[in-house]
Amino acid sequence: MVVVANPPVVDQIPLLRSPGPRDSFAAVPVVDLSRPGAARAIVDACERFGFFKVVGHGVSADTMDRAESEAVRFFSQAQADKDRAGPAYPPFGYGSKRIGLNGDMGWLEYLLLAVDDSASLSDSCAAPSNAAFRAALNEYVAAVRKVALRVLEAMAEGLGIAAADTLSAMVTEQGSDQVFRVNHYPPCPALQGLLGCSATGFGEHTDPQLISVLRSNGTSGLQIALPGGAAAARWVSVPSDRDAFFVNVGDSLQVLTNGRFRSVKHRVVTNSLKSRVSFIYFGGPPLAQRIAPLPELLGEGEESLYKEFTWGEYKKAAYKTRLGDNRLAQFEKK
Ligand SMILES: C=C1C[C@]23C[C@@]1(O)CC[C@H]2[C@@]12CC[C@H](O)[C@@](C)(C(=O)O1)[C@H]2[C@@H]3C(=O)O
Ligand SMILES: O=C(O)CCC(=O)C(=O)O
Ligand SMILES: [Fe+2]
Repeated sequence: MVVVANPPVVDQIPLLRSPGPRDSFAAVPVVDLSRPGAARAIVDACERFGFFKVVGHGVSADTMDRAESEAVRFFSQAQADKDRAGPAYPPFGYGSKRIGLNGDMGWLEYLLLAVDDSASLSDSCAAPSNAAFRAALNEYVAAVRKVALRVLEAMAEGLGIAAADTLSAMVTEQGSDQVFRVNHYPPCPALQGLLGCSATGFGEHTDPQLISVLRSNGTSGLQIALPGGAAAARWVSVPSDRDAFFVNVGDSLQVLTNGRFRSVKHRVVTNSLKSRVSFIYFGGPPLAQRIAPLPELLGEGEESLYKEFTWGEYKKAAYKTRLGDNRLAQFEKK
């Protein structure tokens, strides 16, 4: 990572080298969920990158557009009005620039929201209070969650697991820990005149859950780290596509597959020109769920690479870490 010296206005937000055309990840795996062969293609992408794009998902453009325009309306309110929907911690609501509780900063504002067992925004969180926004988000969350479940079922099929719902059941069971996030990355005016510099929108990290399903408004900025083996990881920019979803493998799925799927390191880079709005659904299991390699996936004599833990234990540990920390390291068997 190239970090340039801090300028005055964005002084707590790390600057990064602006991505150029040669950094574009043109070969992002694309999976058409409506076609035979999706299961195999998903497994292949998860093994190689922990990341892929989903088309043929069946979610209507209306559902996505309504949620997006309501989100744009929410974030265009006066700061005092948005602050009334916060703070983001504890436990959920609106936040700005501060990510997590351990000092991470990014050039963004966001809503962090809990999703309940019936796939609606949890009543325990009053934000957002606007009825039209809440209804649009509820419609979107129900739709994106179905996509996540279909993807998890296809993963199980592609992995040759007998029970098709082995993975999807973990996020549909009572008490599953589902989170929804709306991120807004405004243009960063302080970057004007700083040639070749971008600001960190959301610093590099892996997602702790099983699966994350992302959709953005078509403004680029998402980057993933390509596995580099012994060499340093190479950051590549994911060409945006407002009609598609992007799926990240999370740390928990890496463990359930004993490292066969890799949880993808990713980040968001912002510029001085265009706002990015993104929606991310994070599918996590109930707190008591044991996270350990699925027996069907262990070869003869193969042992788990990880110590035993529950999702609750992992989440508690994860929330004590900085964004860029290797959260799984403390659970790896030496
Ligand atoms: C710095 C942090 C933010 C985060 C909690 C953490 O301590 C480490 C994991 C971070 C992350 C990344 C994926 C999701 O955006 C998120 C909601 C999650 O579950 O883990 C965030 C957490 C957050 O923003 O609170
Ligand atoms: O906003 C984005 O596009 C991605 C953000 C992200 O990775 C996250 O919220 O975990
Ligand atoms: Fe993420």
